[in-house]
Amino acid sequence: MAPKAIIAPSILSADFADLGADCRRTMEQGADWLHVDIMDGHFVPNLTFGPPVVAKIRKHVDKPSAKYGRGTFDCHMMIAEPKKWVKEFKNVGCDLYCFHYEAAFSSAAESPEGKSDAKTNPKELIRYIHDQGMLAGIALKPATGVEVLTEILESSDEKDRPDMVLIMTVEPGFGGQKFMASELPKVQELRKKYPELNIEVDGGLGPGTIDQAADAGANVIVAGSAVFGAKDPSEVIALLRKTVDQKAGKL
Ligand SMILES: O=C(CO)[C@H](O)[C@H](O)COP(=O)(O)O
Ligand SMILES: [Fe+2]
Repeated sequence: MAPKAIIAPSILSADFADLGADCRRTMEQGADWLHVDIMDGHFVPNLTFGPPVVAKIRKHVDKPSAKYGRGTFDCHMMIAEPKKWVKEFKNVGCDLYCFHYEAAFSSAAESPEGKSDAKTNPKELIRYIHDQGMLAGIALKPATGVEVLTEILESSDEKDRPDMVLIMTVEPGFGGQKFMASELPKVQELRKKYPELNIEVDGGLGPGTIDQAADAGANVIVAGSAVFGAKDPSEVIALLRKTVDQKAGKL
């Protein structure tokens, strides 16, 4: 059976001039995690913010007291050199470091320990993230099929296995885009093969699209514009949670 619903508002749609207050408020409104979108202007054609901002907002949200607990900072790293930033993000309070498979395979990142292989191995990167004491997530853009993850997800050593897979339901880079239902078969396939896996969906999620995502088996729901733009964000968060838990037979 799928793990319980985790609702992670994306602070991409928060008021960046009042970020601390917006993060506090969304937690009070019932969020489980904060989804923190990091964009570098290379991997995606947009820029957000880096470690100093994460350090500041961390002070507004209590650290989770358990694995996957409330207050988890779910950092979605839309960056070309994911290995390079692991330690920095750990130091500012990131709990879950979710990198893109496509970046891990194309980057010639230089790690603090020295130059990595020209092509960083996603499995090694997962182990490295775990060694720093964070949960590891791996994200797929719409063009990437889930079959690339089979070896990683079935690795015999749990240090090499991700704690979460993120299936993008928009092209990464911007909030407020239209949900791509074409990505849901990936979620279905993963849920069928890995009943316990945390499967996150990100992009265009809200009251109008949650049924499809929950039916497919997603349990970690990112929603930016649908939560921060709502008249009553608590109501939207509660609806997203109820839909996921109901479809998974948990209510
Ligand atoms: O990663 C992202 C964009 O690349 C965001 O997390 C995502 O788009 C959330 O925004 P919305 O819910 O408004 O689509
Ligand atoms: Fe995101």
